[in-house]
Order: sequence, then structure tokens, then C-alpha cells
Amino acid sequence: MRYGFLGPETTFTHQALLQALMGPLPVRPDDGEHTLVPYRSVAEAIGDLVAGDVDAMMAPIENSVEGGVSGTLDVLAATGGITIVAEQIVPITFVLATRVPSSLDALEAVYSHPHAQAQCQGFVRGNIPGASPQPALSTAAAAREIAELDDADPRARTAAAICSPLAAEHFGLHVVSEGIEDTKGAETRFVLVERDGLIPARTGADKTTIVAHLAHDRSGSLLEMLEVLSSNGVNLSRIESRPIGDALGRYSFSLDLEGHIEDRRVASALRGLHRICSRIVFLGSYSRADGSVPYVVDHNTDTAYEEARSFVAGLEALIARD
Ligand SMILES: O=C(O)C(=O)C[C@]1(C(=O)O)C=C[C@@H](O)C=C1
Repeated sequence: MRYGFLGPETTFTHQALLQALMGPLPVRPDDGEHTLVPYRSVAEAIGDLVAGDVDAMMAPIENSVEGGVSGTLDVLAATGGITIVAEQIVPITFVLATRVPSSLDALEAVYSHPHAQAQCQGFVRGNIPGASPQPALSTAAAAREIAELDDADPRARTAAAICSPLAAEHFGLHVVSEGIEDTKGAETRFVLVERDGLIPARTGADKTTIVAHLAHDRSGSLLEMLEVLSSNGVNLSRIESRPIGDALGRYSFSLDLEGHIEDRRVASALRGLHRICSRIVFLGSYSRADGSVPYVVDHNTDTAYEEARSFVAGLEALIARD
């Protein structure tokens, strides 16, 4: 199989993909032959996934500090025929690294992915307030950019990358400071996406990702949507509003539901949402990386739904027909 990822090698996305390939992969038979293809952006990787150039791709979707990765959420929501089949969680720690040995006082520019910049802004403000943040396509792209500077270039001493310890080592950089993230213990969640993917079977510890568009812009519309989830006992692990883009004030909701589409309560909630929303995009039901099994009250178990269905079916059988 060919796997796309946000590159170059040693991004956190690359680490998430390697982590996924170490375990059993859902849905597709694993031939043991893995080709890893780095991309400059998630959008490019998804384009190639849809075109058939790669069979699957890994993308960051949520960070414990910064929340949803909007670039990924938007491109997933807008692309038909793709399915999330697995998730991975990677612990996040950053170093500040330069081309040649340098010190914090000498630094004038800090390169990194905007999400990494955001997670280290307190450190940068407190320790190198004069340094300007410079965007890079990924943390490893920033490390590579710094590594490729000529020793004679003044930026070899004054420009640093915010990247993973692995990227600093891989690109031969000098670590000026380590553990520079503002929140210790931060994690990023990544999803493995396939084209026309089958839905992996229920494990009992699953998550379902959908995007819902409210049918009406009026008070109570969002509450109605949440009530459908609540009455079916479906807990949310993430809810985010994303602008639809065609006019101000028009938003869709990106949701992670606890449970699998094969759970009757999740299927029933989706049927309810389908009735009240103008559009539902189903992005996948897949095993949770943390293995956490949701608490389901007796009246929301599959058995309770089956008994309720049989009860109504029994009554329907009594309806007089001409
Ligand atoms: O640049 C990388 O290394 C990535 O994998 C991207 C990304 C992100 O999009 O959030 C992943 C994890 C970190 O939180 C910072 C950056």
C-alpha cells in the first residue's frame, strides 16, 4: 500500500503513520509492502488519495491545546468518497534548533508550522521577544529549511526551527532549548483516511466523525441537533463550528461521537440528524486510540433499541389494511 503524509520525514504526522503501521491496520489486507509518500500539505495528499496515487493518508485533526486542525477538517468535509478508518495519538514536545551552535539572545526569527508556533508562543514571547515567527509547511519542513542554510548565511545563527527532537536530530541541527511547549503533556490526534474505504467493524471502543449543516438559521436549531444526540445517549468528544464560506454567519458543525454506526443508539441519532439537518457528511466510524469504552445506560443499549423496534413492529402488524 502507498501511504501519504504531511512531510517531510520526521513530522509528527510521519511519526503517527509509523505508529499506525506498527499495529494491525483496519479494513484492507496488509500486504506488508509499505511505501510512504511525503506531501507538502494535507490538501495535496487528499487530492492524490482521491486520484488514486496513494491508497491512504495520515493527517492531523485535533491538538489538545489548539483544538481542531481547521485545514484538515475543511478538506475532509469538502471531499467526497473518503473514509477515516483509524486514529493515532502522538505526544507533542518541541525543541528550538539552529544550523550552527547559537544562543537564545542571537535569535531573530523562528520558523515552524503555525500550530507549533501557537503551542510555543509563551516560550518565544518570554525568552526571545524580538524574534519574528515565520510560517513553514510543517515542523520538519522548518527544520529542513534551517539545515539547508549556508554556514556563511547569518541566519545559520539567527534563525531557528521549532520542531520535534527527532527532526532536529535527523536534519543535524543544534538544540538551543528543549521542552519549549507551553503546555506539558500536549497530544495531537491524527486520522488515517482511505478512498472509498469500507467501515472498520465495531470494536466496542469506537468513534464516529460527521459534519452536520443546520437546516435553518433560527434559535434552537443547534439545540435540536444536540437533543437528538442526547435522547439517544450519544456523548460527543469534539464539536467545532466551521464557516461554510458562502456567506457570513453560515456554519457547519464537525462532530466526533462516542460509538460506532453499528451501535443502534448511534445509528438512531444519525437517522434523527438526517431528518433535521440539511446535510450530513459521514466521515467514518473507527476504533478509538485510547481504547476507552463509553458508558451506555440500559435504555440505550442495542437490546433496548431492538425491543423497542419489535414492540412497534408488533403494533404495525395489527393495522387493518383494505
Ligand atoms: O508539522 C508537523 O510536524 C505536523 O505533523 C503538523 C502538526 C499540526 O498540524 O498540528 C502536528 C502536530 C503538532 O501539533 C504540530 C504540527
